[in-house]
Amino acid sequence: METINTDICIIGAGSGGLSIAAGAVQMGARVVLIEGGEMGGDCLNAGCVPSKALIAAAKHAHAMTTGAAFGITPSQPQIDFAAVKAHVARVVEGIAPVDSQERFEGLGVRVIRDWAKFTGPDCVEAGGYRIKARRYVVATGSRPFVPPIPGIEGVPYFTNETIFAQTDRPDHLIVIGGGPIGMEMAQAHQRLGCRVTVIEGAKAFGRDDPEAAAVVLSRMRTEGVEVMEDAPVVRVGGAAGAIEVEIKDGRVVRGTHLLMAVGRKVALDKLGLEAAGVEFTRKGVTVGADLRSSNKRVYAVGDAAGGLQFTHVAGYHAGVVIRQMLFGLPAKAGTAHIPWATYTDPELAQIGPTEAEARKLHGDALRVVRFEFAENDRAQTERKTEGLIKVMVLKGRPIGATIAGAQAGELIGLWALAIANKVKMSGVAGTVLPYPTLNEVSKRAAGAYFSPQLFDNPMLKRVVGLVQRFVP
Ligand SMILES: Cc1cc2nc3c(=O)[nH]c(=O)nc-3n(C[C@H](O)[C@H](O)[C@H](O)COP(=O)(O)OP(=O)(O)OC[C@H]3O[C@@H](n4cnc5c(N)ncnc54)[C@H](O)[C@@H]3O)c2cc1C
Ligand SMILES: NC(=O)c1ccc[n+]([C@@H]2O[C@H](COP(=O)([O-])OP(=O)(O)OC[C@H]3O[C@@H](n4cnc5c(N)ncnc54)[C@H](O)[C@@H]3O)[C@@H](O)[C@H]2O)c1
Repeated sequence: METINTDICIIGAGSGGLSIAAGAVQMGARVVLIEGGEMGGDCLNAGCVPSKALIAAAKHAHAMTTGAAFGITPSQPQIDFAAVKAHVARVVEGIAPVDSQERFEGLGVRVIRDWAKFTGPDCVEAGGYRIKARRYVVATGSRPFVPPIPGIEGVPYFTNETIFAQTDRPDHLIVIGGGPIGMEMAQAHQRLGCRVTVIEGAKAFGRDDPEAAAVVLSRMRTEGVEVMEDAPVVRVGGAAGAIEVEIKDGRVVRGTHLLMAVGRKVALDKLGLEAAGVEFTRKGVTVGADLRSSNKRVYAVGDAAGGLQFTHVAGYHAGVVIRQMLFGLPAKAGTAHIPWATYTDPELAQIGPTEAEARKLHGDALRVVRFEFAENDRAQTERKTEGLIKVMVLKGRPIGATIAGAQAGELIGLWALAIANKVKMSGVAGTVLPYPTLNEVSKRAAGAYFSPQLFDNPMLKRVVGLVQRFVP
């Protein structure tokens, strides 16, 4: 077996692994990148990219049915489901060259296409090679978790790995799980002409602020998505085209197709982590804030590191690891400044603690300011008035923000900048934004922080009155 000696060996060519490989090789390190599946990982092939492309198609269909308020006669869209899926595949193909083996080899990375396995604390084997590296990175991501619900083994079901290849329109899609995957897919399929029932064991959008989640839930229900909450599934039965899902309280939901969206499991099986002396749990590789494992040669990033599971987090981890591996500088990954968004319509976005979490942490020291989309002029012109922003403020600085509304995923960027750079509320309130933009909801929320001091302040009123007597 040939031995490759290298500086950095990365296992997994998804969002995290690719970012480290591109950065490290271009800064002069020797890099081996090992990928057992598709280059680009989950985000490109079965996650963010295909889901957002499907959502975009669904938005077009929805717009055709909702023009009446603008004076545009609604029309029933003719949806060619196979053509929609072809659009999704073309979008993936369009981005794929950026993540491709050819591009990375062009940058100087040695790419091995095989499933990798540690055979010792400083040795990985893949593709008939033994790779000896100064540092290793586990960037193996996660896979759909399918719990052992009685009957599941006898019933056909989709996961995020298979649903984008389905070219026939499901008549009635049952989605088990009301997290981001389930809810994004549910609304997109409803808008593309399917009947959809979501069955959620606890609360839909359970990790988000309940008031913000209610805005999105209300819209989805109005559009016709049936969302059943507090409805744990206890049994699945039936056959292709006639699926039966039984809920704990005895109700049975019948549909034609089933999507399992009940969470993820990290992809650490058969990786030989025991041989490498790398500790791990069901949640992921056990790492410190520096993303280093119990074997100091081995780092873990992205979904495999067991924290927030987002592409931008994997990219952020890449920077933290590169700083340490390439320059020997200390670096730590935090979470307080990490935003996330769910791309339903309206969108749902969060950074930092929710209102309830922040109140628990900071009690009376916390102030929460809010502003409604209905009071924003651009939201009025677009007829996108559902939603709100809430900002959690401690000693004049924002520590969290929640947005439910049109383009919430874009709007949260301002708060990500503010929180990451410790900008005060006065900095946000004093920023001049173009009118009319949705982003003015953020400025108005920041303004609301100062309104009591400015507008309900008798002392200030007296001072202004006095000054008026003397100002020429
Ligand atoms: C439907 C869906 C929608 C999503 N939408 C969003 C979104 O809109 N925004 C967002 O930020 N996040 C989204 N995510 C989450 C996002 O896709 C992940 O957080 C991200 O892909 C994690 O990147 P990663 O590098 O950790 O892992 P991955 O992208 O999963 O890459 C890991 C790679 O490692 C490979 N691998 C695994 N084991 C081995 C091994 N032993 N040897 C060699 N290779 C191996 C895998 O084949 C894979 O290619 C979504 C996820 C899903 C499922
Ligand atoms: N827009 C985005 O950024 C985006 C989109 C999709 C996914 N993701 C990432 O992928 C991760 C996984 O998403 P997900 O939606 O699969 O998982 P999730 O863990 O967020 O949600 C799964 C849901 O399934 C429910 N559930 C579990 N068992 C059940 C049962 N027996 N019956 C009924 N309901 C049950 C849970 O209560 C939970 O609400 C997300 O946390 C996120 O990190 C991100």
